[in-house]
Amino acid sequence: MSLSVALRHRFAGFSLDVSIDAPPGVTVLFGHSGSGKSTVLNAVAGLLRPNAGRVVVDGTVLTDTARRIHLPPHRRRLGVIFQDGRLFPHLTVRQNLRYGRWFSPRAARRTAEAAVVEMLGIGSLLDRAPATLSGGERQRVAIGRALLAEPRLILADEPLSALDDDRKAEILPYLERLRDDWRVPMLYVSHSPAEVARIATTVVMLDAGRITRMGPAAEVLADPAAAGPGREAGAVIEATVAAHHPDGVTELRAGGRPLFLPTLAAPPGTRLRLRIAAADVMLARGQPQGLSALNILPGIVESVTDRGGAVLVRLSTGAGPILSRITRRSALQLGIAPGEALTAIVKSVAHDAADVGRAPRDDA
Ligand SMILES: Nc1ncnc2c1ncn2[C@@H]1O[C@H](COP(=O)(O)OP(=O)(O)OP(=O)(O)O)[C@@H](O)[C@H]1O
Repeated sequence: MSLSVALRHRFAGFSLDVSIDAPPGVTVLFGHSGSGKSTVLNAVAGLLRPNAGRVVVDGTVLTDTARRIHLPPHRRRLGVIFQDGRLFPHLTVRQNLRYGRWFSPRAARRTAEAAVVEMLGIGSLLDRAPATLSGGERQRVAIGRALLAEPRLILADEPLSALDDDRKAEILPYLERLRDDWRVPMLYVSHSPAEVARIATTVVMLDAGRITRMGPAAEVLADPAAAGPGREAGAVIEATVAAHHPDGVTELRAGGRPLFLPTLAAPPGTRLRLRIAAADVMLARGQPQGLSALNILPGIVESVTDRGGAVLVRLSTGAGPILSRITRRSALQLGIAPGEALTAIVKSVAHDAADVGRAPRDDA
């Protein structure tokens, strides 16, 4: 396990008791406001000394209350990306990038600044002051600064929440590259299901200081019991780009089934992770005819779960599990029950660019 966090801590009116063992990749802490996400992050950062606990990153013990070990924050070799970038205003972009290095041991300095600058496309910004940068540019510099600190682990505290949707879509690929190409482990706080679907290797759901569900992203996101009552539930499936058609459609394959999307920039063979929002999936008996929707997946109903006035149906399909959110009335009219064969009609695979991402590497 690359990240192991066991913590017990009590504030007046709040107690935290969590134990997380996560494989390499991005571990997302997901939960409502006040569920304890920042408290976990602060304890891992060394900013909070827990009542009891142990934090181990890649075999290095950062905190172990039983052995009275508590490394100070600057000796933990963590990279930090905050919501608002938090660049030093009086330093240029270049100086901000180099700042992280001051805390990394000389022997660990393998990451070439030029490669980071190139990856993030910030070469033309190096002499600028942070105040002159856009929000997206600031976050790219913050990612570079974190990466150049040669961190054992990057802590990302809602790094996209201050950005609009277009900027989010711009930054997400860089976070994927940290995960897949640079292979830096990350502990990532979010309360956006779409972001979790895109970036998480492991999802840890927190509620009132306790873990309610933890596991590989695809499993947790397709679990109706873990989905909130809102309209944001959605499963993720993995697909491979098969072909680009001249009529502006990209064909994907997911578990042998074709899926069609508006043209994507990714070359054939690219493995993608797609989020399919439950609210975008209709259900039908038999093979529907004369539909404008291009994406039709036959499946078997696995479960039917009541969720805040609507029903979440989990369907097992060749492409993986899919969630469909329908009204209770439609569920009754269709007489949906586990074991039945139904067809999922995916109205739209990707509403916005943020719903299509790179698939994490298998060995991540
Ligand atoms: N230093 C503190 N002293 C007392 N209570 C605290 C302290 N820090 C956090 N808490 C309480 O602990 C609980 C968990 O807070 P935490 O900030 O970890 O939640 P969160 O999930 O990060 O929320 P958000 O999404 O709003 O940032 C809250 O009830 C908060 O008021």
